[in-house]
Amino acid sequence: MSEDIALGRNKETSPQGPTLPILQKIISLSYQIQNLKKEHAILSHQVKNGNTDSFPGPEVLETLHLLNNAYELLKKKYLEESSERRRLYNEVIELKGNIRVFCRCRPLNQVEIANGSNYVAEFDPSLDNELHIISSDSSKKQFKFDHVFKPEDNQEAVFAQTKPIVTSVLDGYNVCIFAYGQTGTGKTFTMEGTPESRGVNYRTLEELFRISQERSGIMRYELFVSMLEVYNEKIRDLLVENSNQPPKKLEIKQAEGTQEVPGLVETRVYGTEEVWELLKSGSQARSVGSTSANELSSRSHCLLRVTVKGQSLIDGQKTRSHLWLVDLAGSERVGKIEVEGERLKESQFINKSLSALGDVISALASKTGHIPYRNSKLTHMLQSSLGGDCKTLMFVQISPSAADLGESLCSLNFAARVRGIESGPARKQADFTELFKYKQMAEKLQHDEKETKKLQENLQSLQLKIAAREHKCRGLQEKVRELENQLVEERKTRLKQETRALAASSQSSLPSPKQGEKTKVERKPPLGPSKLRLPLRRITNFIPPPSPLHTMKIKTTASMVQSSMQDKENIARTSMTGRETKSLLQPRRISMAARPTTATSAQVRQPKRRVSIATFHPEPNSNLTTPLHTSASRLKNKGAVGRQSFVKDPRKARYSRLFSPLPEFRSASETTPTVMRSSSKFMGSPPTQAGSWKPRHPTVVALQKKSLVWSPLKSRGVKYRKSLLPSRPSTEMQ
Ligand SMILES: Nc1ncnc2c1ncn2[C@@H]1O[C@H](COP(=O)(O)OP(=O)(O)OP(=O)(O)O)[C@@H](O)[C@H]1O
Repeated sequence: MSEDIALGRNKETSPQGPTLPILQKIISLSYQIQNLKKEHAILSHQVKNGNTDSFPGPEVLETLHLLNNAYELLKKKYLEESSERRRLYNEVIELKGNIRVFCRCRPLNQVEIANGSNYVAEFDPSLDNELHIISSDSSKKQFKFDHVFKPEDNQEAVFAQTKPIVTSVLDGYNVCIFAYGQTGTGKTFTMEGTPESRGVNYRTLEELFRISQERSGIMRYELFVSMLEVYNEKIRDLLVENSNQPPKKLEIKQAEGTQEVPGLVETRVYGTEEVWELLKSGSQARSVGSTSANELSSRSHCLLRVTVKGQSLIDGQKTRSHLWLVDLAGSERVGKIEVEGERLKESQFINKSLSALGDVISALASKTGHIPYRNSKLTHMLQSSLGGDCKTLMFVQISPSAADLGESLCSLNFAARVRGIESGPARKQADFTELFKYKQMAEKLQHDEKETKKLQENLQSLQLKIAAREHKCRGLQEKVRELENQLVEERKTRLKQETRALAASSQSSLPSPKQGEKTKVERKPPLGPSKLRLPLRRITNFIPPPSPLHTMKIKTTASMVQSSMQDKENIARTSMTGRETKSLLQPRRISMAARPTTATSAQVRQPKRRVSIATFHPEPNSNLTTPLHTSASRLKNKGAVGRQSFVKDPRKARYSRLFSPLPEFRSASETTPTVMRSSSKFMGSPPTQAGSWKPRHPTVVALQKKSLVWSPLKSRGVKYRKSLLPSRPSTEMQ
């Protein structure tokens, strides 16, 4: 029953021809749902009345319960169907194209009929989407559009084809409909119409009210209307109540993803009658003038904006979309309509903005990156509703008269270009105030994420740097330790060799040389070639326990080295206090150059000798074992006081002394605690393997090749010092 009614009604509303089967199904379903709702309302009413008459029995209650369940089920199904309908509906529009072009040819007017003008437009009754234009040479040019309206087609027929697009605004899509064409071809007639045959503007609002009423169960809509004109590149509000006041200067501003005109009157409309009054007052305020082509020619572009705010009552989703209904000024060429003065100026502005519209359409057609929307107020205003993700409908208006052939061809060619634009699918417009809020939140989140990422990257790079430095540090520490070990071992070896050489020389020098014999200065035997030197060994930073062997060796070594130092040692000893003596008992490392000279100058002068003695100074609160550190720590230590009595510079932890290995001095120095301690340091060293060791470390090899030996204890000053002293006067002391 309801389906038949639905189809019957559909036929009524679609007299233009066959409707798509899918649309028919959608419409039929909508009517079915409507009928069911009505039935439900009647039943509910009956039940309510029954309630007031008498208390309902259990059967009535049961029926009520069942009815309620059925209602809920129906409501659910309706919502599903409604959403499916919207989806299918939009799909149909998209399949037809988001930019659509309708051509409308007006009938010959009285003047043209009187003049006996010929028809240049030909229509095929079986085809509603093409027309032929007969040129002056009788050749025909074919034009195809989405729909072609013949002169006899009325306003209803036009709106029936327009309706599917305009109603998209209720689904949240931006829509723009504009009428383009030569002056006097019926642009205003199509858009505004007359009280007898109303145009697209009024019919659109009427339809919007009808649908919003129909959807009132699931959607709540609010409709607002603004009306403005662009006259000589100035925006003028057509809905300002007191037109005696000087017009406000209106400018286009980019706000929340769309173009807004702050200060523009936006009137909320509730019904069709109100709308009609509004449209009438707006069009009366419009700038019109008389031209040779049209007595009441529109000298401006008239833009009617319908803003639709929608909110779903089911899920609360909000939409805010615009529908622009634009009646453009005439596109005629200036020369043709014989204008001058103010009219000429108007025409120039009109042509300029229409040319800008053409550029925008060309750019959209050629899909260039930059679309010159801002070249005119008209295109700037329509930016968010032209091309891209919007639905656009263009009416190209033509005159059938042979006198307007040139202008008609111009308009048709322009329209054909517009039709060539392939735009992407239309996008639903959310309410931008909500969207803007979310956008800001998303931007903040993005910014925070970026900052966090940056910080993480910084942290990572710092960690990498630290790791690299630690690695480098470890390598350097290793190198330093290795070099120290090598140096210590080398010194040990040299000390042994020198001790041996001193012992040998002292034995050989026992028979004293004859008086007056020329003193021979024996040169210190050179160290063996670097390859034959003893291997360097690791140094330990602990004092080895005293052993009988140590004591014996200490005594031997000390007795030898101390004998030549007697004179200086005496001075040192006398200056030592009890505290200093205590500090001297602490392990020390010293270097000494020994000259085996006798007390008298008559004796044979022994070659100058140098002895390096490493001493150990325990650091109470440190685990570090490098000599550098030990040395540095020693500086801080109070024990440094004892050292001051030995050397001029208390910071130096290495001493070079000249001494005589002669036996007469040995006994006196044998018990010098410093020497004993110092020597004991070496007594714990493992046996060396002379001759079998070859240094591998490049630094050691390089140092061995030179006559210089690097001392780590001097490394603080980064200076190298010769370890082998040249022959100098015996009093020299470092
Ligand atoms: N399809 C039509 N059927 C009947 N009359 C029409 C039709 N189209 C236009 N007319 C009439 O032609 C005349 C000029 O139309 P209209 O003013 O709408 O042209 P226009 O293109 O808006 O001109 P302008 O650009 O100068 O404003 C009007 O009197 C209008 O009633």
